[in-house]
Formats: sequence, C-alpha cells, structure tokens
Amino acid sequence: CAMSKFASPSPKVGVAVFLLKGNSVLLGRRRSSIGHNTFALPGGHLEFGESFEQCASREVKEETGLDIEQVELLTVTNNVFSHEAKPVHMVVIFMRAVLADPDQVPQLLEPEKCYGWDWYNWNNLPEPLFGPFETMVRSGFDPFPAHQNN
Ligand SMILES: CC(C)CCOP(=O)(O)OP(=O)(O)O
Ligand SMILES: [Mg+2]
Ligand SMILES: [Mg+2]
Ligand SMILES: [Mg+2]
Repeated sequence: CAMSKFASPSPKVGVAVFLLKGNSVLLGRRRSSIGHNTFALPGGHLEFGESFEQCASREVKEETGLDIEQVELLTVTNNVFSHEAKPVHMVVIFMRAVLADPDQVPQLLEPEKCYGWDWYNWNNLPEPLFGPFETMVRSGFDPFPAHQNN
C-alpha cells in the first residue's frame, strides 16, 4: 500500500552510556536535531548485528576517543519525541562503564554533533538535560554501583 504521508517512522534503538569517574559522569551538550543544546550522555544508534556492549564502546570511542571497560546494562526506557521537527520514537538502552585508563581525557571528535565533553558531579548536573536522561534523573535513578557512597 502507498505509504501515507502521515505515517510515523518506526521506533529506533539508542544506546546511552553512564561513563562514571568518582562521583562524576561524562556529559556533552548536543548539537543535533534530537535534543539540540541539551546535556546528554555519550551514545548513539544501535547498528546491525551489534551487542549493546559493542555499541556502547563504539559510540563512546567515536564521540570522545575514550576506551571503556566493565560495560554493563542498567535499564531501558521508551521515549516518543513528538514535538521535534521530525517526530522520533526512541527506545533507549542505558549502559554503565568506567574508563579503561583513568587518566585518559575526552576529545571532541564530532564537533558538528556536540559542543564539548566534560565531567559533571552527579549532585550538581548542568541544565537543561536531554529528555530521556532528565526523566531518569527526575525519577531518582542512581547509576553508581551499590557499594559506592555518593
Ligand atoms: C540515546 C541517544 C544517545 C541516542 C541518540 O543518538 P545520537 O543522536 O547521539 O546518534 P549517533 O551518535 O549514532 O549519531
Ligand atoms: Mg555517535
Ligand atoms: Mg552512531
Ligand atoms: Mg551520539
């Protein structure tokens, strides 16, 4: 059947990474059609045949040059961006990881997609946060390992 011009695109899958360092998390201000000018975790679209861990490591490497380890699944959320210029339905898989080399410094490898990466204390996050991430923070989500006191 002819695609109705009102048909909405099918849901996409994004992988976002809580890269933890002490009590801080790595965030970048997005320069993108989705969540422009909001602070977001590094991450991106799951590509064909990738595991969640492979996508997390690839996207963090592509965007920041950082090598990560101890990559593990935290949670999944369902996000419909209906007010954006192009409506998007994005299932977001949230992962946690740490730096393979604690001294490695993030680089801005995709300046056309991000204004810069920086470490932010979990108790003093910048604003505005990227929608799916803000929902998690507002719900009281704690990405840190249970034994770590914040
Ligand atoms: C959850 C979120 C990081 C998914 C959005 O993906 P993105 O716009 O950062 O996509 P790419 O990094 O793959 O370009
Ligand atoms: Mg990317
Ligand atoms: Mg990508
Ligand atoms: Mg990205």
